[in-house]
Amino acid sequence: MSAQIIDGKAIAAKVTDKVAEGVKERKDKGLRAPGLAVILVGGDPASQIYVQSKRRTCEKVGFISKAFDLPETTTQDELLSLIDQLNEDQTIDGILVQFPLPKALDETSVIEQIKPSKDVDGFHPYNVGRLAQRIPLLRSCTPRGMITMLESIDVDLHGKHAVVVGASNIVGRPMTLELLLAGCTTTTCHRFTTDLEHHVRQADVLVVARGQANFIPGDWIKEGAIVLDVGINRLESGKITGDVEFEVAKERAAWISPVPGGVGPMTVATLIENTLLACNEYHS
Ligand SMILES: NC(=O)C1=CN([C@@H]2O[C@H](COP(=O)(O)OP(=O)(O)OC[C@H]3O[C@@H](n4cnc5c(N)ncnc54)[C@H](OP(=O)(O)O)[C@@H]3O)[C@@H](O)[C@H]2O)C=CC1
Ligand SMILES: Nc1nc(=O)c2c([nH]1)NC[C@@H]1CN(c3ccc(C(=O)N[C@@H](CCC(=O)O)C(=O)O)cc3)C=[N+]21
Repeated sequence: MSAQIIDGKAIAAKVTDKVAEGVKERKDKGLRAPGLAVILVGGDPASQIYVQSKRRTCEKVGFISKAFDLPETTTQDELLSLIDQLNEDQTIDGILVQFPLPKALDETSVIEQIKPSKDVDGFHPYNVGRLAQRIPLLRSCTPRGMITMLESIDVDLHGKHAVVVGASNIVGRPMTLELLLAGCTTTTCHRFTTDLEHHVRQADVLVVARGQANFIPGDWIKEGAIVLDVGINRLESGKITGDVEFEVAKERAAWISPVPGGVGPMTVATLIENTLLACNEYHS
C-alpha cells in the first residue's frame, strides 16, 4: 500500500493562519505587532532564498520584519554589537542569524550572544537545555515543526521506537530530545554509528537529517513506519530532493513527508510561531 503524504506545506499554512489571527488579536487590543530581525551575512545564494521566504512570511502574518544584510567582511565584533543592539530593542521579539556564517565568524558565540527570550531559532544552549530538562520554552524550529507534523496525523507516540539519523545541534540532537519528551524510545545515529541499516529497520518513526540524496534506501523502511525527511539536496538538474529514496520508501511507510513541501515549510512556520510566542509571553 502506498503511504499517506504528510503535507508540510498545508500544515504550515494552518500554523501561519493561526499566527496571523494572534497578530490581529494584539492589534485589536492596541498592542504593537511582533518584530523579527533577520540577519544575513554575505551573499550565499541558498541563504538568500531562505531569508527571503522568512521575510515574506513575516509580512504575510502582519509582523514587522527588519532586514540586516551585512557584507561578507563583517567582523565578529560588528555582528555581536548588532545583536546587543537588537537584544535591547523593545520592538524586536526575535533575532535570527542565518547560518552558515562566513568562515571567519564563530557561530557558537553568535548564538550565545542572543538573549534567550529572543532566540526564536531555539539554538541557544539555555533553550536547548530547557528542552533537555522537559521544561521547553523556545524550541528549535525544524524539530518542533516535525512534532507539529506528527500531531497533525494523530499518532500516539508513546513507546514508539524513534530513530533519528543525524545529530547536529540544529536538527538531529534537538529532534531526539523532542521525541523523548513525546514518549518515544529513541536512537540517534551519526557518523560513528555502525550498522545504520539495522537501526533504520527498527524505526517506527524515522527522521533523516543527513544531507545526502538517497542516503536511506527505500527498502530499509519498516512496514507501516512514519518517515520525516529533513534533507535538502539540490540535484544537478536544479531539482531539490530529500535524504530518503522516496519512491520506494512510500510503498512501505504508512506516512511520509516529501521534499519539497514537507519539513522545510514547517521550519519557517515554527519560526513565525516562536516569534509570536516570544512577543506575547516575554516582551509584552
Ligand atoms: N528542511 C529544513 O527545514 C532543514 C533542512 N536541513 C537539511 O537537513 C540536512 C541536515 O542538516 P544539518 O543537521 O544542519 O547537517 P549537518 O551536516 O550539520 O549534520 C549532518 C549529520 O549527519 C551525520 N552523519 C554523517 N555521516 C553519517 C553516516 N554515515 N551515518 C549517519 N549519520 C551521519 C553527522 O554526524 P556527526 O554529528 O557525527 O558529524 C551529522 O550529525 C541538510 O540537507 C540540510 O540542508 C537543515 C535544516 C533545516
Ligand atoms: N539560523 C538559521 N535558521 C534556520 O532555520 C536555518 C538556517 N539558519 N540555515 C539553513 C537551514 C535550512 N533551513 C530551511 C528552511 C526552509 C526550507 C524550505 O522551506 N524548503 C522548501 C523548498 C525550498 C527550495 O525550493 O529550495 C521545501 O522543502 O519545500 C528549507 C531549509 C533553515 N535553516
